[in-house]
Amino acid sequence: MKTDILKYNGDQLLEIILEAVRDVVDFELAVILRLHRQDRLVVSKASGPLAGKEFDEFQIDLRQRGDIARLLKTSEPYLFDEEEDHIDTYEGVIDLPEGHSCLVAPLYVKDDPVGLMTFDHRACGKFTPAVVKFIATVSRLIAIILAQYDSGKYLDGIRKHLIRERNILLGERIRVFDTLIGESSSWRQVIEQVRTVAPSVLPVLINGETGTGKERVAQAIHELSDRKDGPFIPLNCSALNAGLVESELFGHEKGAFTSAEGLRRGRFEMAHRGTLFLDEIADLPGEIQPKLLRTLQEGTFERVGGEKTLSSDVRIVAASNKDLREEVRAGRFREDLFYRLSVVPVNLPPLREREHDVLLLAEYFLSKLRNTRGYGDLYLSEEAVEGMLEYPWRGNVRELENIISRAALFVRDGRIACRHLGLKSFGDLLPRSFNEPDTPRSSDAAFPTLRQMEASHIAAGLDRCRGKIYGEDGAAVLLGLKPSTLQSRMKKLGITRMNFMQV
Ligand SMILES: Nc1ncnc2c1ncn2[C@@H]1O[C@H](COP(=O)(O)OP(=O)(O)OP(=O)(O)O)[C@@H](O)[C@H]1O
Repeated sequence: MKTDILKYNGDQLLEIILEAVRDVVDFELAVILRLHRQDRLVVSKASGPLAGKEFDEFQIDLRQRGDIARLLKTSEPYLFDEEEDHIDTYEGVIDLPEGHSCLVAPLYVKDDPVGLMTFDHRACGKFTPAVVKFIATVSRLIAIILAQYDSGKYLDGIRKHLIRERNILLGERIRVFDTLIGESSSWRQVIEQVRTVAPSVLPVLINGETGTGKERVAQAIHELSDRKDGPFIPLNCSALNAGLVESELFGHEKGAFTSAEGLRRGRFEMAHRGTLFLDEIADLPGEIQPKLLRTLQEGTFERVGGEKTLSSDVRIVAASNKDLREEVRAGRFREDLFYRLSVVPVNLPPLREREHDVLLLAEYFLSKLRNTRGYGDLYLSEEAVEGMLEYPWRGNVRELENIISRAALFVRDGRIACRHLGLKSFGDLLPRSFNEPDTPRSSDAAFPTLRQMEASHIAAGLDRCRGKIYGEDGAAVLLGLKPSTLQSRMKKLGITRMNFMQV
C-alpha cells in the first residue's frame, strides 16, 4: 500500500510516533527536538500531560549547554540517575521535582545526528532498563522517519518548483497556438487544415462530437482569414423552429408575422464581409434547407415578408455533431445542400483520441485560472494526472474545462487531487474497455454483462472504503472476500485502487 507520508504535516507525524511510544513508555513529557545547523536543538513536538505552550519553538543553544552537546555525541540513550546532580533539560521552562525520572535519547541516522528525544516523569523509577533498551531501538527508527519526512518535503518542494517551471514553458507554447490548444498528431492535422482553408472563401463543414471545439475552430478560421476585421456571426440551428430560423437567417419586414413589430436584419445581412457560423446544421428544418441552398448558390435572399432581393458577401462555416452523410442517407438532410456546405470538411477528433492533449489542455485551463486571485498555486497532483489520463472524456474539452474549474473551488493548498476532479462515477472509474462500444456485449446492449456488474460492484465497494482493501473498514470485508481474492479480481478486471483513494 502506498501511503503519502506528506499528507500528514510534521506535527501530526510526530504526534502519531509519540502516541505509539506511549503504549510502552509511561511518560508525562516526551519531547522531540531537531538539530539545526549543528549547534541548536529546536522543539518539534512536545507531548504528554506536562507539555504546554511554553515548549512551542523552545530552543537549546548547544554552545551554552555543553552537557546536552556531550549527550548528543554519545548516540546512545542516557538514563539520569535520580540522585545525580544535573541541569534539567528544560530548566526555566517547567519545574520538575528533585529526583524525577529522566531519559534522553539522541536521534541518529547512521553516524549523523538529526535530533534528540527526551522523556520525563515526575515519579522516580519509571524508566526501567527494558524501557531504555526499547528507546534505543525505537530512536533509530524515529530518526529515519524524520530524515525521510525532511527529504520527502525537500523533493516535494523541488517537484512543485519543476511543475511551475513546466507551466511557464507550456505557457509559452500556448501563446503560439493561442486558442487552439493541442499537440497530438490528430489535432495537429486539424490545425494544418485550418491554416490551409482559412484564407480561401470556400465553405467549411466542421464535424465533431459535442464540446470538441467546433465553434473555436470556426472562429480561428475567421480570424486567420482576410475577413478577420469583418463580423463573425453565429447561429445555432437546433434551437429554432422553421419560422424563427428563416427570420433569423434572412431577417423580416415589419408586419411579416404577428410579432414582427419592426424590420429586422437577418444573420446573412449582419455577417456581410464576415463569416456566418451555422452550428448544429443537421437540425436545420427541412423547409428552410432549399432556401439556404438558393442563397448559397446565388448569393441572394429576401427578408421574410419582403419582396426586395438582397445580397450579402458571406463566408459560411457550418458545424455538426451528427454524421451529415448519415442524415442525407436517412432523408433528413438535402444531398445538394450537403455538397454545397462540405466543400472542405474538417473533422475534429474526440478528446479520448487526443490522449497527449488532456494534460496540455488541463494546464491551459489551469494557467487561465492561475491569473485569478487566490488560484495562483494550482497544480495537478500525480494521482490526479493519472486519473485524468484514465478517464473516458465523453464530454470532451468542455467537460475537461468544467472539471478543472470546479476542482479549483475545492482545493485549499493549490494541489488538485483525484477526488477534487470528481471523476468518480463507477462506470468512469472502470477501465476504458468497459465503456468502449467495441466491448463484446450481450444481445441486449442495455443489459450489463456479469463481468460489468462484478466490476461495477467492486468499484462501488472500493469507493465506499476510499480505496482501502485491508482491515475492518476495508473493501474486502465489505464485499465478503479475502483481501487477496479481491486484489486478484481487481487485477483481472483492470481496476486500480488509486482511483478511489482520497488524499
Ligand atoms: N483546442 C482547444 N483549446 C482550448 N480550448 C478549447 C479547445 N477546444 C475547445 N475548447 C474549449 O472547450 C469549450 C467547448 O468548445 P466549443 O464550444 O468550441 O465546442 P463545440 O464542439 O462547438 O461544442 P457543441 O457541439 O456543444 O456546440 C469552450 O469553452 C472552448 O473554449
